[in-house]
Amino acid sequence: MSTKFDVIIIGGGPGGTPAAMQLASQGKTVLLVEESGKLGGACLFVGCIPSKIIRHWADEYAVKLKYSAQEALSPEDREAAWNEIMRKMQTILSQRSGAAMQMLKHLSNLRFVAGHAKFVSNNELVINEKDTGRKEKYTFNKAIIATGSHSFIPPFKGNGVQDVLTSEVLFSQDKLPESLLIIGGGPIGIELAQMLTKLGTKCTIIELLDSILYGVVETEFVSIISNQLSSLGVNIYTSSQVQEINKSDGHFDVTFTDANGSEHKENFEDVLVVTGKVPNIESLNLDSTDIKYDRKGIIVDEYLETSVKGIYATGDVTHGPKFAHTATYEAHIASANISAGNNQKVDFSKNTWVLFSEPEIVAAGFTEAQAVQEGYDIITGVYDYKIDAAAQVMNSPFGYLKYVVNKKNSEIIGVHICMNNASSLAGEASLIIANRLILKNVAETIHPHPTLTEAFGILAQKMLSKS
Ligand SMILES: Cc1cc2nc3c(=O)[nH]c(=O)nc-3n(C[C@H](O)[C@H](O)[C@H](O)COP(=O)(O)OP(=O)(O)OC[C@H]3O[C@@H](n4cnc5c(N)ncnc54)[C@H](O)[C@@H]3O)c2cc1C
Ligand SMILES: NC(=O)c1ccc[n+]([C@@H]2O[C@H](COP(=O)([O-])OP(=O)(O)OC[C@H]3O[C@@H](n4cnc5c(N)ncnc54)[C@H](O)[C@@H]3O)[C@@H](O)[C@H]2O)c1
Repeated sequence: MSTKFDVIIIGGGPGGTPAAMQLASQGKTVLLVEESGKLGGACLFVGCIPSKIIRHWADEYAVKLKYSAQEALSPEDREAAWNEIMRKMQTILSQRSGAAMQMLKHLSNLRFVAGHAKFVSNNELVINEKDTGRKEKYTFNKAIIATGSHSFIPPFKGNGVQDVLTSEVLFSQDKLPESLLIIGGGPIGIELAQMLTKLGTKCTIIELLDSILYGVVETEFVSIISNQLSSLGVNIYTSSQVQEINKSDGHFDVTFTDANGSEHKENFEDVLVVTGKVPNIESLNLDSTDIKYDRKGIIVDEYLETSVKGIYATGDVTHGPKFAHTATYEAHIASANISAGNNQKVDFSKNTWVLFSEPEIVAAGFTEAQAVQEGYDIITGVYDYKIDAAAQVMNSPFGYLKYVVNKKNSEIIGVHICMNNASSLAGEASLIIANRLILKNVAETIHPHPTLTEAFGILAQKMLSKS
């Protein structure tokens, strides 16, 4: 069997698999190597999908078991709910991963190897095969590194640090703890705090900065999420710092200082550390190549090419945004550049994402703060869903749509939504940003009545008439 390929792709997640399929269907000989032996990456097994499955069922159980902040689930109900969710999750994960593997099999010039890849030079790597332990050297003309990232655990003091949970292991726990300290108030911490609280775990969040979700969503939406968390009974400590994590009698004793500098000692059944991610580069042996990297990841140019011509990097392993959909967007750009020469550039200012909180938040393009920081002269406008026909019909008249607009040419450079089911509106937000629409374009678009999308046109009209 040949060990020479047009393209070798390392990593079978959203940043690797779509590239392998695209390049193979264009006739390139492709080797896709994935150390777990399964397709899907962190997104499928320990990220997007498991968290959203739990979220969905946590909402169902909250309704079914009439859970409220005052009335906790019994330990038996909690265990039964968790076991059932885990079973449903395993079915979905294996179906999705299996379906992706089936799709690969239809591409005759694509070979999949389950194993760990490690560079030995700028055009060779060695794969340590998962099942046989066999080591084989492969050569390539081009390569894509899509090895993702893993949880970063800050250097806390104490004998309990080695036993803390991370997102890599949370979704394979046998049971949910009664109490959980979540260190880190970023997207992972906030999404998990809401869903696990609904399943009866008493959650506390400690965030180093003076706000949860700092800098990632509109500041006025943060207080909506904070209030919602508090109403569920989640304690949030911002501007707070964990000093020590110790373990005794099966519990974690955690010492931390709050925003006033007061010291707290509290105990929790478990501690989850979600303080950010670091790139998976240590075991790639990049020093055998001329690929430049730093602690934030592999350095790539706007074509996603590394410092070695012909080697590209996509997804969480780079400095770019860490989302499954951006990893896939990058996979397509890197593939196109490999096929046709560097002619496609990444543009992360077009990114859209959804925070699956309650209420949900959609963030497309620049936040108001980012736009100012980028030097834009902006105007902003807000639509209040209180007066919205569809929202009233659905008995959910709460939420906001906000535009950040470049004053110079009325281009909408940011679309932000905070409301239940905001994710269903993310598509229009993405199209506005990706196509660089101006207020007039959106104002002149006929939005059907009564739908939540009408707000897009109404807000554009309102801002146009003001200006
Ligand atoms: C709890 C949680 C929730 C999230 N929710 C969302 C969400 O709702 N929406 C969203 O867009 N994003 C979400 N994310 C982020 C998303 O999971 C990542 O951005 C995405 O998985 C990155 O894709 P990737 O292909 O770059 O890396 P990964 O998905 O991590 O895939 C990398 C793959 O490379 C393999 N690998 C690593 N090193 C080697 C090697 N040397 N040899 C062979 N194989 C190797 C790994 O086994 C892995 O399968 C979430 C993340 C977490 C942790
Ligand atoms: N819905 C989604 O699309 C979604 C959901 C979850 C995660 N993600 C992606 O996964 C990535 C990782 O998420 P994350 O939440 O782990 O990382 P993050 O870097 O976005 O947030 C980490 C948080 O931890 C805080 N922190 C850092 N050190 C700390 C310390 N010592 N004590 C207390 N707090 C500390 C940071 O200030 C920050 O608020 C995100 O960048 C996001 O792109 C996306």
